[in-house]
Amino acid sequence: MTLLEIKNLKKVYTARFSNQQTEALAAVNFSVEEGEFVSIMGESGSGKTTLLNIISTLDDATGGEVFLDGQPLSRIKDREVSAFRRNTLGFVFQDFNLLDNFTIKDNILLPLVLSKTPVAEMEARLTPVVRNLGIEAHINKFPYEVSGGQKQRVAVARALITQPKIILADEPTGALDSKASQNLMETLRGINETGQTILMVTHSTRAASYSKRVLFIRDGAVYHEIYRGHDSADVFMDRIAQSLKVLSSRGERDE
Ligand SMILES: Nc1ncnc2c1ncn2[C@@H]1O[C@H](COP(=O)(O)OP(=O)(O)OP(=O)(O)O)[C@@H](O)[C@H]1O
Repeated sequence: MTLLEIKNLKKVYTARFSNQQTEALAAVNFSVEEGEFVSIMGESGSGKTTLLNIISTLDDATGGEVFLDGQPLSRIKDREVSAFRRNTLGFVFQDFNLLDNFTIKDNILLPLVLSKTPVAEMEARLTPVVRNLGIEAHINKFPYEVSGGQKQRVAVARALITQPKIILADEPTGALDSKASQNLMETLRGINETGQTILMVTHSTRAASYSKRVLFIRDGAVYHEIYRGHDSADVFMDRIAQSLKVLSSRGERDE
């Protein structure tokens, strides 16, 4: 079943003072099926963050539409948008976005507190999530008392706790060393294997190789896509690197 559908999405930024226009998204079209793990790659300035911001309802499109579960996001009323974002989407950012003055437990539970979830329900949801992510022993610590890799697991726990329809991850391994990145990507793959849909923007070929499909964006449009299929991680990584080479050489596709 199609979970996310992006139709002819267009975004033009107009500079505040000069009125100069930048076309960040020309016409983006793709869809994500329930249970997929999709990566988006592309050169700097190709429109990846813009795309993620519009899917996240943090920014408005200039044209086109994003449908989540068949519902057009542009029709969500302003007063309902925060609750929609909190209850339906899970976010993982490069720089973790944890609150330093909150314990790890309180960081993870924050979306549920904002949704006024009963305490017993919060506790019931917390236990399996922190156990699966291997951060059970740290929940009473503060973010500055744990490693970068553990912080990102906390961020993943916070994203999962609302049981979102989709997890949107923007460069989740960007601030991690290679060992922590690998651990995180194995975790995300495990989460995806339980049925969780994930859409991730990344510059890392290795990180992208954990997903099942990679979309390549160029000049504000989807230029190419490849599926992992039955490839090993190494073979898929080679194919991703090859596609990126073609993308940056501005040459013709070889598949
Ligand atoms: N608020 C803004 N106002 C004007 N132009 C913008 C704004 N945000 C982004 N742009 C422009 O839109 C284009 C796409 O930017 P975007 O940040 O989406 O790219 P990206 O693929 O995420 O890049 P990176 O990989 O460097 O993060 C770029 O030309 C950028 O300069």
